[in-house]
Amino acid sequence: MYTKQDEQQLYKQAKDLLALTAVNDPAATIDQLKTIINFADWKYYVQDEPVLADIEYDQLFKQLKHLEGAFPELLTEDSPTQRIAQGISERFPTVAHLVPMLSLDNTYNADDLSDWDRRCRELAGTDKIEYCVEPKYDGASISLIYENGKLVRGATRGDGVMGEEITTNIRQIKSIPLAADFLKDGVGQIEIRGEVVIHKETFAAFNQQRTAEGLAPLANPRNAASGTLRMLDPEEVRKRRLSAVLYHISYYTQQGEKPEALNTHFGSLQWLYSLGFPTPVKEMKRFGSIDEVIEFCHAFEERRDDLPYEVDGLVIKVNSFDMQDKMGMTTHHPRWAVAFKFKARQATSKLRRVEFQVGRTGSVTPVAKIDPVPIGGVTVSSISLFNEDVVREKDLHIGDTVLVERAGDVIPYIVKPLAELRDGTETEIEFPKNCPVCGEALEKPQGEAVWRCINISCPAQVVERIMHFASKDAMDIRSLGGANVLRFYENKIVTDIPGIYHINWDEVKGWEGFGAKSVSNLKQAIENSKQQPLNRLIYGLGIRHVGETMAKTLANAVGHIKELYDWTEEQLIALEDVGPKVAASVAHFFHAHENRHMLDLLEKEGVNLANQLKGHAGVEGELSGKTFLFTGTLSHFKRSDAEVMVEAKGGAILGGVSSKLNYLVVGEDAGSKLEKAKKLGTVNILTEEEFLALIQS
Ligand SMILES: NC(=O)c1ccc[n+]([C@@H]2O[C@H](COP(=O)([O-])OP(=O)(O)OC[C@H]3O[C@@H](n4cnc5c(N)ncnc54)[C@H](O)[C@@H]3O)[C@@H](O)[C@H]2O)c1
Ligand SMILES: [Zn+2]
Repeated sequence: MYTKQDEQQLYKQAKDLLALTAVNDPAATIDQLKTIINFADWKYYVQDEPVLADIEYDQLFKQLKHLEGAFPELLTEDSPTQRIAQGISERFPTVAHLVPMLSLDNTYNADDLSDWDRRCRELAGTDKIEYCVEPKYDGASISLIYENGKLVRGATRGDGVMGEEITTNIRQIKSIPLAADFLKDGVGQIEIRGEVVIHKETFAAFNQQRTAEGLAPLANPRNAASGTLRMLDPEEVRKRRLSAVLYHISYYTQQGEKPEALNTHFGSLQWLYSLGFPTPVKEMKRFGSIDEVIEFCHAFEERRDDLPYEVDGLVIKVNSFDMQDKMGMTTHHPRWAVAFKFKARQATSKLRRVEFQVGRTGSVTPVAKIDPVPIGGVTVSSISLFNEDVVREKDLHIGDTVLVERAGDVIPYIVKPLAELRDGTETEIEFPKNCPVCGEALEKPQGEAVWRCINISCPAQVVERIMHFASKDAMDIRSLGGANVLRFYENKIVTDIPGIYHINWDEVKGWEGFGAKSVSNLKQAIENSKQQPLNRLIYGLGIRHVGETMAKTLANAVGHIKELYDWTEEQLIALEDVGPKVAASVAHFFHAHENRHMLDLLEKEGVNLANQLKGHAGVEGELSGKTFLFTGTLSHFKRSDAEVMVEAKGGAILGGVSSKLNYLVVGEDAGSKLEKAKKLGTVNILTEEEFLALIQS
């Protein structure tokens, strides 16, 4: 579509236009604006890779609208102001929407809203307008068609007239009913509009995983939702756990009497809700005047972070459908609705320097230090740049003015440098060839994006590893936090993990903050940690790719940690959720001589290395001798809690399906484990309810 040179050229033109103060040749400027907006739309909607900040895009769009208004003879039908978007890739078949999907007109403040209200009253020919206000969900829009009560088609917005047919992917979204009883109200065919969103938590977890794999995180939940909807593998779509909110009926056929609810926007969303659809019935509010709407908008903006998903504003709609019809639409947006946009969570600041942090696995992460800037209620001064590829791709320089975004609770992110503001004093970001802490030459394994210090005794890594071992979710040694670990390390009191268990307390005596009381608390916390369950110890060892859940899986698979010395990668892969990457990393860890030596030392110090809930050491109870395994998504309880319940009654958890397994408890979307258990024919398969009945009997 565009060559690399084209892209650079267009990007430069966009910058020039943004800086433009006077228009000498309107026809030429309009042409340029059209070309650039088409390009930005393509990057944004098709590639999911915005090249401009939203504020910049909006500014260019306004500029074009303004020029076309001043020179109506230059307005052409193919202008981006005359249609909605450019959003069709070649990945999916193209389908026509029953009714075009329009965009929304935007307002940014109370004055804009009052103006809009005045126009509404003129168009409607009355002063009595009821408004309905609901969140403006920041995701990707979709259109669904149901026929005779069944979901028959799902599509993206595309260019508004034509969308991409993505029914299979839509079916992976749990909150969208595959069938609904429209026929009871005589509705045969219906087209419903809505937004697919990704919850902030899911988004954060997803990005965490990406960065752990050395990939750059996605910029915001909106890009993530839109990108996910258009993935070719529905299984991957399912895993990303998208949600949907539906907020508009665009078309329906009706036999018999129309339900009363279908006379207003508010009523129609309640009607959809009663049929099983996720509509914003809880958030939606009705008001009789624009002043009340404005007050609500301001109050809502204050609370925007309390919602589990991103909203970038509110949408105000005229409630009566008759009135909506009377008011009509432009080619771009309906006249009976308007968006009230919240303040952007973007800011600009100066990139002062880049620091390189060495993590516990030796990964060297560049961290941008910027002039402190407030964004959405917090002051941002430090931003991870993830890896060298990210820095090079973004073409960041020291001294650059950078555009920073912080979407909701999500970690701050550098969107891009504002290259047009460079004055020539900017300098390249130099990546160190050697570890900034121990001086060892850094290495970058093939296929990886991250440079690593592979010196196993690199002080930075040792300190990070000790901190991780003592941390709350690992061995939970209170008051052995970062500052104390560093102090102990620098004074050679604790130089490795086992060292925690033979601190020379005489040397610590008299240190500031180490009074008798503190020392006795710390001693007790260290002593207590020796009895932590095996999964915490495994997590605390800081094995690459082994998070808390994986540590539980590993702990449950063995009676003693040293059993893992003999496990092959194939055996590990047979465990739930263990993939080749994790298996290789775990096998590698337990084969390494120095790690085995460390475990010997810990054992000598009296640290628990056994799975006490397993085998002969287990508790006696009604479930003694019985084995359990959980699979699929559980909705009634957390897997870890259920496992504890089983173990408390003397039962044991197995790592995989085998002839030794007595009970398989299945949640939603159980996969290969369930298949295997069915094939074996010896396993009792329980639903969550059946399991609860069994355990509570
Ligand atoms: N950075 C870039 O290069 C670039 C490029 C193109 C567009 N953009 C951004 O996208 C904006 C335009 O995008 P848009 O056309 O999707 O418009 P929009 O985001 O301004 O608003 C319209 C959309 O809001 C959504 N929406 C969410 N909740 C809704 C509700 N309750 N009722 C109705 N609609 C609801 C719908 O999907 C609708 O299509 C621009 O203003 C710009 O900020 C940026
Ligand atoms: Zn090092």
